[in-house]
Amino acid sequence: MIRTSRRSFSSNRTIFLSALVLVTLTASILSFIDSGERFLYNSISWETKIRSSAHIRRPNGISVLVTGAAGFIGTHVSLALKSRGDGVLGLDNFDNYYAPSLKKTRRALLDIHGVFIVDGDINDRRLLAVLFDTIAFTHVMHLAAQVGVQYAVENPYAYVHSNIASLVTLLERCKSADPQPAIVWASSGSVYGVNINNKVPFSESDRVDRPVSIYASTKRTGEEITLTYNRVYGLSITGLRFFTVYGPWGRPDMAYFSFIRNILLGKPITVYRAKNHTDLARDFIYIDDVVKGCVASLDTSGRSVGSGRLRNETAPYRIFNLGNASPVTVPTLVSILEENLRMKATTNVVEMSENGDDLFAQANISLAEKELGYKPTTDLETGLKEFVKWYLWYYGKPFVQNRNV
Ligand SMILES: O=C(O)[C@H]1O[C@H](OP(=O)(O)OP(=O)(O)OC[C@H]2O[C@@H](n3ccc(=O)[nH]c3=O)[C@H](O)[C@@H]2O)[C@H](O)[C@@H](O)[C@@H]1O
Repeated sequence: MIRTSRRSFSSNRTIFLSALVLVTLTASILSFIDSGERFLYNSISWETKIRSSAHIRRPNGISVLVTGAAGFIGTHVSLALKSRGDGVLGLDNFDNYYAPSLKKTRRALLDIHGVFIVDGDINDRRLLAVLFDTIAFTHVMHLAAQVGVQYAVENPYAYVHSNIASLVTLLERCKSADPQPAIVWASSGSVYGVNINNKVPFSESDRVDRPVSIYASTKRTGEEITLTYNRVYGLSITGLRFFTVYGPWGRPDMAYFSFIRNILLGKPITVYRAKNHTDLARDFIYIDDVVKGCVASLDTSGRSVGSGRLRNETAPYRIFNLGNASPVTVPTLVSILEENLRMKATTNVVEMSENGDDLFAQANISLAEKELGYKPTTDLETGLKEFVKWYLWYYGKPFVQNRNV
């Protein structure tokens, strides 16, 4: 009897343990399927990686969470911070708006320099909680966004998800973090929209209530949302209105990038023109100049001060234009590319439809000069030369026709 009951106890125990193992395994597999790399969260090796990446290696250094770190500007800013000894942790969802392979190569580049990118979405609140519980970030450089003015016509929902919902999720986490980080984030020069102020260049104090694209309106909304978090929760906020940023490791969806690809392939390019036959112009700004503006924004951000009734400080709320203050027309951009490639473009000039694109942009950068010491030094000829060199190195001219960019 005794033997039997022992045997039945031990077999019950075996069944219980097997069930437990099965449940645990199923949960792990489900969480793996649900969130890709995220099954590793909280593993010792994952935690070691994020701690090492965010580790500050210079006196008075800062520890920065860079969202969109596998993006164009995110990659360059992360490298700049890391090389001066700051702690940097990247976060990116590697979406497929443009070739994820380019983002993965940028990730490999950052990896070599000791910057780890967590593969995850900012809307994943559990993930943000783990990151902020593990690292006491002093700053957040929020560059993750759904970009592209034209794509907003096709898929406006992506802009609401990435530029509004994600922003709120991130600010909520920053609000309750201890310490509260200071936030520097990517707004856009496109918020100026229709030139209702009837003046150029565009200044931060100009009216910005006539956006002409969903992209621009989500960025403008971001400025309102961050202002609310600044006033109510004491977060230090700096919004950067980037103009048309270009350079090595750039974005394949942008005009200069798609133009070079088509010129090399012998395919025609489309050059938009306004209805009154004037050329469109942009305030093209080279990536190295923009990076200096980003880093200076972090260095001068001041502190977040919290929302307690007793607080006697107010947190800074700043907005800066980061452009070049010297607009160039799209046909001039094309001729600089032609000179660099020693090839002629086949150009289709198309009258622009009412598709929500701005006709002209020029940044007034005097505020950034004064407050950030921002001083762009690269003109479009010099910057495009660097870009063309990089492009030919990365894609290789002879093989370009076979590469999916
Ligand atoms: O200001 C900004 O915030 C935005 O700057 C750029 O937008 P955009 O200046 O329109 O840059 P491109 O898409 O590279 O276009 C540059 C110019 O070339 C023109 N273009 C574009 C594409 C094309 O095939 N042909 C053409 O003439 C556009 O109308 C525009 O005048 C980026 O693409 C946006 O993501 C960014 O945030």
